[in-house]
Amino acid sequence: MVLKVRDLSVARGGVPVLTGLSFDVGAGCALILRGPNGAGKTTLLRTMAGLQPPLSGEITGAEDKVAYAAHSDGLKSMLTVRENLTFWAAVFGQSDITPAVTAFNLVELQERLAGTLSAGQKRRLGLARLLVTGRPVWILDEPTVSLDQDAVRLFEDAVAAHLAGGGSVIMATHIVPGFEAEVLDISPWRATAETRAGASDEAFL
Ligand SMILES: Nc1ncnc2c1ncn2[C@@H]1O[C@H](COP(=O)(O)OP(=O)(O)OP(=O)(O)O)[C@@H](O)[C@H]1O
Repeated sequence: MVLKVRDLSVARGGVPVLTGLSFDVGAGCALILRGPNGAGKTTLLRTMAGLQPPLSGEITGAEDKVAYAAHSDGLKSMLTVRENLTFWAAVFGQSDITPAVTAFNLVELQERLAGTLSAGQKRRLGLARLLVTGRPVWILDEPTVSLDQDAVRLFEDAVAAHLAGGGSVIMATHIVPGFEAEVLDISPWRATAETRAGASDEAFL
């Protein structure tokens, strides 16, 4: 399985952010996106996850294969940790949440309402959700934000296991990860237009 991005241009609020970007990510491979704040990493990841259409260009190999974890954890705050994972497992046609609970050290938090978790605990739950999707391509936006050192290690172990199983990971991060990864600095593909004047394509900011 190879994820291919060809001559891709992406926009936020109708304003081009990146233009003409091409790269591949193979099975068992991780790609780290780098670039300064506002360079377009989130926009690129959202486009690859199918949350917004590209301006132009092509993404192949992502169809029905992507699990996305972003800044907003998208957790159901009135469901427990166990119920959240069970819900997401069912959405993706899976049933066993135990590996996800164990991998992110959520055993003792299983019956807690997600809304009552700390920021780092919420992030662990959001990342555990990746494991119950059964999807091979993980697209991750700053996955280690709010995680303590132990939790970062749990995350790195989960990624290493995912890669060893033939999965792929594309992630934006400002840290140096503890697993092997290619690095792509997207700065050279930044669009020049800076005329956004308050434009946005978000329904809720
Ligand atoms: N909802 C939005 N509507 C309009 N413009 C946006 C929106 N979100 C981000 N932008 C703008 O789009 C550009 C790319 O933002 P993006 O979030 O993709 O960058 P990033 O590389 O992920 O940044 P960071 O490292 O700060 O997370 C920036 O100029 C940003 O201000």
